[in-house]
Amino acid sequence: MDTQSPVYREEQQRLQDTFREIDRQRAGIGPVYRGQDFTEQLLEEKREEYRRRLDLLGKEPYFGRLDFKENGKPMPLPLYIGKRGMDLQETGEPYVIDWRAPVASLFYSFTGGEAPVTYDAPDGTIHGEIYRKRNLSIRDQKLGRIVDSYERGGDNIGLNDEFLLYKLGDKKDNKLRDIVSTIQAEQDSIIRAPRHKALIIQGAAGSGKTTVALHRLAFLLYQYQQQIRAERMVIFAPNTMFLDYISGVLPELGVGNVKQTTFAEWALERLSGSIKLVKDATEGELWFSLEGKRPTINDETPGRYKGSLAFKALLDEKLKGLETHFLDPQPFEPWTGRILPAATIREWFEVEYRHYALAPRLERLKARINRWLEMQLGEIGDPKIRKEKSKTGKQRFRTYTNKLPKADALSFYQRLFSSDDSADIPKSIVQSTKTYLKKSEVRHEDLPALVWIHYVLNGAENLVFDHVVVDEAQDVSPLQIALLNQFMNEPSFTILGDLAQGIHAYRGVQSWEELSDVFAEEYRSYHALQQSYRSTLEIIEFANRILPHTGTGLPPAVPVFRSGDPVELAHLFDEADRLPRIERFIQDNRERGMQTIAIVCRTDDDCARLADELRGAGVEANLISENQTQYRGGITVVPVYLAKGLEFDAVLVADADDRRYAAAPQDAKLLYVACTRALHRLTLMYQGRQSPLFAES
Ligand SMILES: Nc1ncnc2c1ncn2[C@@H]1O[C@H](COP(=O)(O)OP(=O)(O)OP(=O)(O)O)[C@@H](O)[C@H]1O
Repeated sequence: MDTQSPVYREEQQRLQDTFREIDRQRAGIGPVYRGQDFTEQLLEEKREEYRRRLDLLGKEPYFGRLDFKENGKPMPLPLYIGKRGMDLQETGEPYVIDWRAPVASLFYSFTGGEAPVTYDAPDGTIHGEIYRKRNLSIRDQKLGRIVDSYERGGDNIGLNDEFLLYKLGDKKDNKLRDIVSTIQAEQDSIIRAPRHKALIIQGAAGSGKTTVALHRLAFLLYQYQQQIRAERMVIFAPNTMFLDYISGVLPELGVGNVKQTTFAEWALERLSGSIKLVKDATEGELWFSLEGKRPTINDETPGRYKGSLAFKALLDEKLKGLETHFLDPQPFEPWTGRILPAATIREWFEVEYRHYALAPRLERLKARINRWLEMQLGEIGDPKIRKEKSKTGKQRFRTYTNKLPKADALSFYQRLFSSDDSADIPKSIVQSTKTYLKKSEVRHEDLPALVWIHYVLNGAENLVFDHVVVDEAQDVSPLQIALLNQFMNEPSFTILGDLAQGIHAYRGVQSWEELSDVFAEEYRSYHALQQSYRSTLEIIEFANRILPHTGTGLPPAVPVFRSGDPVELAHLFDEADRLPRIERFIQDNRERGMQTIAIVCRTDDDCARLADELRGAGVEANLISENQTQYRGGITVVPVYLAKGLEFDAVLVADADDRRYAAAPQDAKLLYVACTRALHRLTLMYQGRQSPLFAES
């Protein structure tokens, strides 16, 4: 924009005034307090938070302006909207409005036209009209682009698009970013949805699911300041590398202390270190390898069965039975002639301690028997005899308590798979599970059940979530969600996923309906996000060709009108051309300014080989493997199943042939994930016959 134009000059002036106000307020806070006075220390914490808010404002005070005329007021007022709010020090009037404030919702929900608009304020509904919607970009404290997407009475073609496209055209580094300046209306309605619901969101690849969930957390913390605490919110994501990738968004939004974890990590914390989790060596081989026939997924697939609500019902039934027949006590005889009758032991256990869950009840019982023993010893006057009886009594106490049934999750689970109880479980699952449980090993697929059992045996922990986000939820089982729901007073969930990317369908859900029995109807709401923001029009249209092969019946993703290069198909006739072709792809994209470039292979082995070859040719690439905790950006070689959730400026799908991506739903999901990782450029390379999954119909 012309820096001499009146609009630019007006905004420049406003920006300078804002910086002056920020400086004034910062100066008013005074120096950091380093003394010992407790009250001053508490006040200093508040001041520090204020300083941090001003620092954030100082970087980019606002990104939008909305001229809004409230009914009954003489003229429209410009509202400047930023990541954090600020009132004028002198008058207390709002000077920058927090994007989460009720009035700011107009900025996002407004889709043009002169019709009256409303928003819900704490004191009731406010009515008015919008006169202008303006996006402003401020970088390094300088005013950049100014885009008016709406002006009352103007011709207003393509509301929002220009600024959004400008943002989407950016190259990406190794971290996901906030989108406060360009949140779209459909995303905004999810972000601002009331808290006591389980929102289940089916969103196309690149529709902003992860981003929206993170913004929703920031919104909930703002909106329900008195009821929700960041430390009681948790995000579940598929792996630590993904957590690292998203770790920048919440701090950018001024949110700290939200727990970010994987389900396995959280489950192991609950089971307090008593469990030996072994990686299922066959999982990768079975589900992602190329050898043999692709396995089919059904209700007897171990992960599907063990994550089902049917399995939960079986566990509940057995756990209930366990309680009724748990203890058949023998009398306790610490030494000959002194007997604690079985009836008393039963009475303690079944009547006195009945309010406790089984495990603490058992502990209480043991302590009670021990106290009884101490009392008996106390009645013996002769110290020599007392010592003697004490020795025998304690010995017999240990033997007695060791014989009591165990009330820990693993023992229960082992019994379930080894006794007649297992008759209700599919035979093939009993066989395989029994074998490793005998060695006291467990697999990922057993964790939800084990935590569930632990929960029932031990009673609720003093741990309650205020809100739970489950990302990539298509790979999460109904039992997992039901379990997390136990840690809440009322359901408050954001559950997001894409069935078309369900590459772990052997342990996840195949339809969102599977979650219907977890939440009562009034507590769940279903949302679909179809617009995809990540990739160019060409890439989305190409990926949409793969979609029908996933067998999910999902509608095609809708692109934003951002056109780029055509998707390239590179047919190689000679293996010797492969490496030079990949090197050329990297070189070419670097020259075009792409910052993150990924070569996506089908398997771990394919990746390892390629990374070696590239190294041999002098190209250093980051090879991503399963235990990776960080995503570094730059040039990456990544197996497709680990690329899920990430994005790259340019993607090369190596070996897109008919063997690696055959005509099977699992393969289609993998290829769909691979292609939808690309923002700006996508190439598929193959030797022999190309995969049938992207043939034009
Ligand atoms: N309203 C928006 N404005 C600007 N960028 C957006 C918007 N919504 C999403 N994006 C961008 O689109 C990309 C995809 O977002 P995100 O990773 O959150 O999507 P997703 O639905 O979780 O994707 P996937 O399922 O493919 O992993 C990100 O680069 C994000 O910044």
